[in-house]
Amino acid sequence: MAVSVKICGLTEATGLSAAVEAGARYVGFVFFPKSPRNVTPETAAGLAVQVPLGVAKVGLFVNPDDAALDAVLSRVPLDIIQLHGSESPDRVAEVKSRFGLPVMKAVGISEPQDLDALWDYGLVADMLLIDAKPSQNATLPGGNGLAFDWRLLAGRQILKPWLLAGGLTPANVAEAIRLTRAPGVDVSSGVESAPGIKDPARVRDFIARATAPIL
Ligand SMILES: O=C(O)c1ccccc1N[C@@H]1O[C@H](COP(=O)(O)O)[C@@H](O)[C@H]1O
Repeated sequence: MAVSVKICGLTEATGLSAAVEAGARYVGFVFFPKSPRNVTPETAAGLAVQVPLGVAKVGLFVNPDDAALDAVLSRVPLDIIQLHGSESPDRVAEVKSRFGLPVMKAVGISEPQDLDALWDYGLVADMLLIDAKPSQNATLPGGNGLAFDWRLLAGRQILKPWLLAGGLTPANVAEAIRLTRAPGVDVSSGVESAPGIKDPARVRDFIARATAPIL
């Protein structure tokens, strides 16, 4: 099956249309004020109306409370909630039940024991996003252009549909897919010309390489 691609951290129409036209299956909007990719609900709502049916609109949140989720979901017709903080499995289940949307939980990996969390979150989340664990002094829990050792995932059974993330670029995405057999990939900084601004040519190149047949 073709690899699904998520282009995350879209802030403006040019990047969004490049992602959609090149075949992205998911587009991501970041609701996290510390991120250079943060968008207001109003901006996201304006972009969301440009997303065709068949492309899922993902809202990325970091440890949101219910009020923060309400504030966005009352304005933006999201299809999936991405939780990218230290939300517990119980909180993932609570968000899913309270808001009635599928939840994609990000799990950070840097060493073999981090893989245990994939089981715990796999029991409650609809999808998993397997990302690099940020360094201790990182200001963002993701979107840092940091990769992990993809060989940790080789041959691993994952309970739920999942995307590989962390430090992916047009140059390395095919190798990452080859090593991990990821059914989908997610990228943010690796297709930007500046933080928060997607480079349409890099977006197209990334999607073409991610979806090319594996040799
Ligand atoms: O992109 C961000 O600014 C961001 C902020 C806070 C949490 C997660 C964030 N991005 C997610 O991280 C992955 C990996 O990013 P990158 O490709 O290494 O730059 C990205 O796909 C987003 O889902």
